[in-house]
Amino acid sequence: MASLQHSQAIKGAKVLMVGAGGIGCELLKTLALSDFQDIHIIDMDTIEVSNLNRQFLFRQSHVGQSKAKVARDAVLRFRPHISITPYHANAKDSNFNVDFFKQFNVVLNGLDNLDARRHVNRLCLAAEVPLVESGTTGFLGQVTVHVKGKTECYECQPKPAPKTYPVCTITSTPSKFVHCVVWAKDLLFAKLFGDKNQDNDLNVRSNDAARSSEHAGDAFEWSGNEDLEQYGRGVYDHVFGYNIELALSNEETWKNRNKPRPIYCRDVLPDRMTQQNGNVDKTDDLSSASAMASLGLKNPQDIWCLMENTKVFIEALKLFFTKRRKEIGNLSFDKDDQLAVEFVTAAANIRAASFNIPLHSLFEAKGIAGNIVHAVATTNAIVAGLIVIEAIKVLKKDTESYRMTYCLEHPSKKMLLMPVEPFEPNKSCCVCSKTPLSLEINTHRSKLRDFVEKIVKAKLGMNSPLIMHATALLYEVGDDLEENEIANYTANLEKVLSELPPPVTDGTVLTVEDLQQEFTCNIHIKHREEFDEEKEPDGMVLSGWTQAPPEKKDGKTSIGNGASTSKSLPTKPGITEIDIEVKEISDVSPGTKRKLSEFSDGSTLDQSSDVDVTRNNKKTQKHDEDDDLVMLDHWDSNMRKKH
Ligand SMILES: Nc1ncnc2c1ncn2[C@@H]1O[C@H](COP(=O)(O)OP(=O)(O)OP(=O)(O)O)[C@@H](O)[C@H]1O
Ligand SMILES: [Zn+2]
Repeated sequence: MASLQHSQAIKGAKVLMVGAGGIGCELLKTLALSDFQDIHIIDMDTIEVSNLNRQFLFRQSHVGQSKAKVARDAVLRFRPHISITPYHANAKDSNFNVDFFKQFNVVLNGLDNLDARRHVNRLCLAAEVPLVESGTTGFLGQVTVHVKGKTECYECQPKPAPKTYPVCTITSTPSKFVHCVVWAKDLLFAKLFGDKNQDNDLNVRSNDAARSSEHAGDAFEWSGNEDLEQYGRGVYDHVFGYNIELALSNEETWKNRNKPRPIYCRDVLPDRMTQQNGNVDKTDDLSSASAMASLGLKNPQDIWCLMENTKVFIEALKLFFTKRRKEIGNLSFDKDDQLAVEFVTAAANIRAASFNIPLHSLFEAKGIAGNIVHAVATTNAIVAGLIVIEAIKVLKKDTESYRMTYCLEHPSKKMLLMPVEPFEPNKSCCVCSKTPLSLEINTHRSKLRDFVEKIVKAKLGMNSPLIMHATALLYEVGDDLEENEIANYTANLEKVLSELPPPVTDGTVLTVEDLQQEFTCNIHIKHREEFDEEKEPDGMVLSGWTQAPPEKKDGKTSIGNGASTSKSLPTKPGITEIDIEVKEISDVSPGTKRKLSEFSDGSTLDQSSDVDVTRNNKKTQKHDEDDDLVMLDHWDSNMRKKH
C-alpha cells in the first residue's frame, strides 16, 4: 500500500511528458494507472501506418491524427476522471518557454532525438524542474534522473559523435555497402528530389572540375517535357557511367585500390521499359507509388540482380516525377517512405556493383539507411515503469534513492536491470556549470556560416542563436528583426571570421546565446592553420566540454559520485570502460546502493538518439565500417529506431 505521502505526491503533481511514441504511450498508461491526475503531453507527430503495430494505443482509424491527442483519448477511456492535456506541437516551439516549464513538478522525456533532448534539458535547468530522461534501443534501455545542482544534467556526459564517413569515401572510394547507401541517400536522392540550394558533394572530384560540373548541371535537371525514362537513363549514365570514368582518370586514387567499373544503362537494360510517352499512370494515388509493386517484385528480403536494380531505379525515378511531382525539391529521405527506400536501395546496389561490393536486399538497405533498431515493446514498458518510479522519488524529494537504471540485453550476474547512483553535476559541463569552451578554427578560412552551422547549431544544439563579440552583435535569429538587421547578419554569414566587423581572431572570446533555452556560453577562439580532413572533417575542433577523469595513483579510472567525467561511464552499449573495478553483484546486499562499476556488464546507452539510446541521435544502429558488425552509436539527430 502506498503511504499517504506517496499518494499525495502523485495526486498533487502536474507532469509534463515530451514524446508520445513507443515509450511515451507506455508511460502515459503507467502514469494514469499509478493515479497521476494532471498530465500534459507534447508530441509533434501524427500517427503513421508504421506506428500501428509498434504503439499499442494506436489503431488504423487513427492514422493522420495527432499522437498526443489519440494517446490522451485512449487513456481517458479507462481513467476518465484524470486531466490529460495534449499539445500537437514541437517541444522546441517558442511558446514552450521557461515559464511554461515552470508550472510542472517534473518533466518526463520519451523522445527520439538528441536535439529535442538537449533542448528540454536546458529548459528544465532554466526552469529548475527535475527531468527524468529515457531511451530504449531493442533490448537495451535506460532511465536517468536530472535535478539541477544535485545530479548531472543530460549533457554532462559527452555523447559519442555520430558515425560519419570521410567525404571522399562516400563520393569517390566506397569500400562497404553502407558507403553506397549514404551516397544514394544523402547525395543522389538529395540532389534529385531535395532542396536544390543545398550544398551537394555529388560530383566526383576531378582535376577537370569545369567539365565535371558542366556535365552535372545537364544530367540532373529534368526539362519538363523530356521523356522520363530517357531522363532516368541519363541520370543513371551520368552517375554510374560518366562519373566513374571521370574518377578513373584520376590515376593516383586507384594505385592501391580496386578500380570501379563504369556501368551504362544500355548495357544492363538495352530495351526501354515503357513505350515513348508510354504507360505511366498519372493518378495521384500515393499508396500505389511503389516501383517494386509496378515491377512485380514482392519480397523485400530478395537481393535484386543488377538488371532488377536498374529497373527499380528508373521506375522509382519515374514514379517520383509522375505521382509525387509536387514534393520534388522538398523531399528528404525518410525510412518510412517506400518509394524513397526503393530508389535508395537500387542506387546503392548499382554503385555497389560498380565498386565490386556485395549487393543487399531492400530490407537490409532500409535498415542501414534508416539506422533502424527493431524496438522491443517489453523494453519500452519496463523503461516506462522505471520512469514512473523515478518520477515518484523526485516528487517525494527522496534524493538519496534516485537511480539511473540500465536495462541490459543479457542478465549480468542474474540481473537485467542495473541501478546506479546518479553522478553529481560535471563541473566542466558548459550547459549546467557554464564552463567556457575553446574552439580551434582557421579564422582566415572559416566563414561565420560554418561556425553557426557546425558549432552553434550542430554541436551546441541552439535553435535561435545570438552571437556576440564583446558588445557587437555578429548574428541573431528572430521574428522581430528589422530588414537592415537581417541583411547585415546574412552578409556576416558569408564573411570569414577574421574579416567580420569586428574581426574574430586568435584570442577572441565569442558569447553565444539561445534566449529561449536560457543557455549562454563563452567560446575562446584559437586560430589553427591546418586540420586533418579525415579526423577533423568539420575543419574545427571544439573542446572543453568535459575533462578527462583524474587518474588514480594506481592508474585506475575513478568512478562514482563526483567522478562524472567523460570516462566515468561507458558511452556505448557493450563497451565497458570500467571492467577494471568489477565487483560480484552477489556481494551486494539488497538495498545497498550500487554504482555502475559494480557490474561486469556496464552496458550504457546514450540517450541522444531516439534510442539515442537512443538516441543523439535513437540509438542508432549503424553498421560499423570495419567489420560489418551492427554497432549502436547513439547519436545522430537523424537516427531512428523502429518499433
Ligand atoms: N521536438 C519534438 N517535439 C515533440 N515531439 C517530438 C520531438 N522530437 C520527437 N518527438 C516525438 O517523440 C516520439 C518518439 O517516439 P519514438 O521514438 O517511439 O518514435 P516513433 O515516431 O513512434 O517511431 P519511429 O521514429 O520509429 O517512426 C515521437 O512520437 C516523436 O514525434
Ligand atoms: Zn551538465
